[in-house]
Amino acid sequence: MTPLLSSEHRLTPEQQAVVDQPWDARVLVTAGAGAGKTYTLVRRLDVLVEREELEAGEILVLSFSRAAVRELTERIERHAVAAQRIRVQTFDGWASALLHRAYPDVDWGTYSFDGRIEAATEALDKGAVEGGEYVPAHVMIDEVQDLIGVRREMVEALLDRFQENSGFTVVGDSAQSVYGFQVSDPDQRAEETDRFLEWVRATFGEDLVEIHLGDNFRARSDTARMALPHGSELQHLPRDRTAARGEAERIHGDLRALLLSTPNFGSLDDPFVLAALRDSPDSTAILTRDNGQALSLSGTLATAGVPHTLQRSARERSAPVWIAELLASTGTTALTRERFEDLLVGLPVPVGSAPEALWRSVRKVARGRGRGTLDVVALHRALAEGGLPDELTAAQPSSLVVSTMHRAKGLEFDRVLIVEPRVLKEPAPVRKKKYDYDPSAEARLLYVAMTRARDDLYVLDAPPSWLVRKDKRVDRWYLGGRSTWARNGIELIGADVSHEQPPGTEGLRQNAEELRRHLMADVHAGVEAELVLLHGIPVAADQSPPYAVVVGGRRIAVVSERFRTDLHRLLRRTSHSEVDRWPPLITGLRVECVESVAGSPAATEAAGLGTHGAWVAPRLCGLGRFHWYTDGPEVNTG
Ligand SMILES: Nc1ncnc2c1ncn2[C@@H]1O[C@H](COP(=O)(O)OP(=O)(O)OP(=O)(O)O)[C@@H](O)[C@H]1O
Repeated sequence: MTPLLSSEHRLTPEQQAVVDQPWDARVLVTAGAGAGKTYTLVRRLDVLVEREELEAGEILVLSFSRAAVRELTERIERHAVAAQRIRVQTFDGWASALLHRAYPDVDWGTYSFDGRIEAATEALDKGAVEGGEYVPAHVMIDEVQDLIGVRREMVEALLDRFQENSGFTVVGDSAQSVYGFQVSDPDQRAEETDRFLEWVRATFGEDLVEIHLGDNFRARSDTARMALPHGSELQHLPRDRTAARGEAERIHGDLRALLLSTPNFGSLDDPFVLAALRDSPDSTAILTRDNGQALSLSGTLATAGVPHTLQRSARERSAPVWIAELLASTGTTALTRERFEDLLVGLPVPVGSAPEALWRSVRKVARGRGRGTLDVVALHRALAEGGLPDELTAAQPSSLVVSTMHRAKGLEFDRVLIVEPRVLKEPAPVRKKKYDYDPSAEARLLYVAMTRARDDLYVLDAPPSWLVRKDKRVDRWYLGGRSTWARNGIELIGADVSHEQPPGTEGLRQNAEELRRHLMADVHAGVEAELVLLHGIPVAADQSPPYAVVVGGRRIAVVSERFRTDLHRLLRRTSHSEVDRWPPLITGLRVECVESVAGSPAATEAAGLGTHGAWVAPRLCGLGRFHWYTDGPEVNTG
């Protein structure tokens, strides 16, 4: 294999000191944004494998989000020589894999994300994974400032349990703690800030090597650098809660004023602005405060035909189509590497992916019994359980990304457009309400957003999103109206297309094989999609009637039970009332991708697809708009 060794930077003495620590050292690296933390980690991985002679399998790299996993994996591929075989995992992915190994008979799929993390912590504490491959020689963790709650406890259990035989390198910046979905209670959040860093310092005391990286390499312009001085202020907020809030409000105000002093990019209603985004060769991110704004802006871009991706939640994964196609193309239960590569030739693998890297990825979850073979049954199981390696399931990058600030952490772009942040205001005392926001969290979030750019930072006009609201009962965004009850649209999520049976079979009466070919050849990411009511009869008392997914005038799938249930809840005014009308048409959606789905062999057999139990299905995204009245041509029934 020819090692990739492109664009190596000369390390600073501090970066070099991190890289050069022996494998069993306990290293804590702190730094501001863009100080090269992730880059240093990748170089350290190289040294751990090459000079310290650790096997790739002895190194455990844990990262926070799938976006970060992808970024780290890509950087390893670009920069690391020896470390190419190292696997980067999310905390949730690692916990699930550990549980499947330790207790293979338990159905872990029925546990919540946090439930699995808690069970993994218990397994570690009980010594259920002592010995064998789950004892790493070195644990490496990026972005430890975000480790809180059950995940923090799991990592503490891990480092504590294996401290005799393992070293670690943990890296973080407390100015960038943004917990997103993890903690909604501001009090708990304040308690968690810096807790892991304090635990590491207290537990490892004098054995801990603490190194601070002080430079910034990301920002190549003054604008891109403007927020950096506030990093150390955020790292050293006063201990006293009230004082910390006051100080954070001030920092947020200062950051906001700095951002507003940058050029205004304008509004996405402006055709020139849209053209500037469409034609740009640079990587660009549009960062929003919440997903409602992201959905609105993504909808505007889609209507104007500007290609982009909507950054999905760290928890949403989707398996590439070539996995189902691979399963369909072989009748055997084990594949040799040679046979695998032969089959790959005819499969739609992502552009630029090396067969060797794909082989390594699938073998991580489906290593065959024979030497150098792939276990096809285990691959099917991994697909069914959502257990494919993160590098296979991360979304394909695109040059224009619309993302919440939370989901952008750890990423970098040439150009960053930030939706104008609101002014933080204390709640009126008459309402006797607690703060409905956490000033420290808001300030850190804005700091994270403003430090993502290499070159340019702009403000973007906020979209008119007062109609876009969140429904807590279904945990989705929706399009509201003037009255509290008005419901004019619904956010689509990854789980909204039925995976019960192959497309074509459920209520569509189409030839499944012919539809499969159509999905593979003609349905592309980004194309418009709509939902069409199939009939008016609800499937169950707590569900809407079924809808067909229509793309390009053709019905290509049906919605899932989850969608039908959520739509029912969204449209029901109270828990006792009935829904008497269903929108015949829902427009404004897009195909996010076509993905692989695993099901039963009986389902594929009944559909005439073979007995391999896997197929491809579209995945939708966007904020759907209800049409309550349709006349002939508006409803496209395919
Ligand atoms: N010694 C160096 N010389 C020049 N460029 C460097 C050096 N170290 C890192 N870089 C580059 O600086 C940029 C920022 O690095 P990196 O993303 O690793 O920072 P980070 O500290 O992880 O950032 P953040 O915490 O803000 O996400 C990258 O493009 C990286 O290639």
